[in-house]
Amino acid sequence: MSMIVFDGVSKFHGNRAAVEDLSFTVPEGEICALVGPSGSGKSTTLRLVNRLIEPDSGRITLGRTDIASLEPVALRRRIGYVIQSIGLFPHWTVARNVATVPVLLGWPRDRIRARVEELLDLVGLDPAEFGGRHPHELSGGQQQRVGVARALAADPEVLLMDEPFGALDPVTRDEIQTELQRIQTATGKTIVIVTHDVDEAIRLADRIAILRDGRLVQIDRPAALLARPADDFVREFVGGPLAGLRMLRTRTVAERIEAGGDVAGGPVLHPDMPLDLALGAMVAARADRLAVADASGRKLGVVTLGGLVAR
Ligand SMILES: Nc1ncnc2c1ncn2[C@@H]1O[C@H](COP(=O)(O)OP(=O)(O)OP(=O)(O)O)[C@@H](O)[C@H]1O
Repeated sequence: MSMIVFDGVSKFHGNRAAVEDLSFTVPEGEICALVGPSGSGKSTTLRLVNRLIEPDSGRITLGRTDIASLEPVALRRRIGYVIQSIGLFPHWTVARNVATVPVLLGWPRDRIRARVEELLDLVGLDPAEFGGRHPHELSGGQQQRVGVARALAADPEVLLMDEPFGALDPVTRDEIQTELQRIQTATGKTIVIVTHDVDEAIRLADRIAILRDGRLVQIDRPAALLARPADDFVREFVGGPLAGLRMLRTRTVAERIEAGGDVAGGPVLHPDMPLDLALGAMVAARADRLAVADASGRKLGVVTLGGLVAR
């Protein structure tokens, strides 16, 4: 059981609240994104979960256990933590870095070796090629992948990620987001991720929590947040002029397929494609409809410009 529940949690610095009266739930196996302006309390919220910060009031439970009743070290063994600055040990190989926690836990060598290979594969790095390198022999994106592999090494129930992809270029960021989605599908971890990037939150999260001045303003599924923002702040923050495109991002081509005949030219869309990309493809092809086919090339129908705005 790895559901996380915040119940009336506050943390003060002097008489200023870093977070105040936070109550929300991250269901087991879901990704929750914490977003909000700088200083709104996102990192504090995350670090309360692994007790790098202790609350002044309120309670956080993991599964059914009040985390205040656990030894911090025992708690952190159940939680992987990934931060932007990565924090790989520079003099250790990639394999040794990934093995950090299993070594601390005294796993047998064979089990550690097998686990390191499995994890490097999982994050898309060939163990034979990368296992023996040192961190400075990797690109930023590769280092970030090693950071994720290390956090997952002892199979923690929960993964906490603080701006993990903030320093990456858009292409690498896109790749590693795809990788994280794959890992989440494969492992079913409960993940809390802090991000400045609303598009990243919409792409990755089952639920987005919007923080402002240490308070939770709204928590909801991305599509619901865009369609029914609680107030003008949320409306501006998650959508603004991009709300329409971001709504399309939360839906896929599969949801808008219509029966249709032959389409002259243009790319063929895949049913898993987000609708904002489908719209982009239509604009680029100067077409008001494009064909949809599955991976084996079987025609499924069409998506039309009118169909995108219909519902
Ligand atoms: N050790 C500290 N002493 C005093 N104030 C602090 C301390 N740590 C955090 N704060 C304050 O608490 C508030 C929340 O900080 P936090 O780091 O959680 O925000 P954040 O949303 O993660 O910000 P950013 O996006 O800029 O990283 C801020 O106003 C910050 O200045």
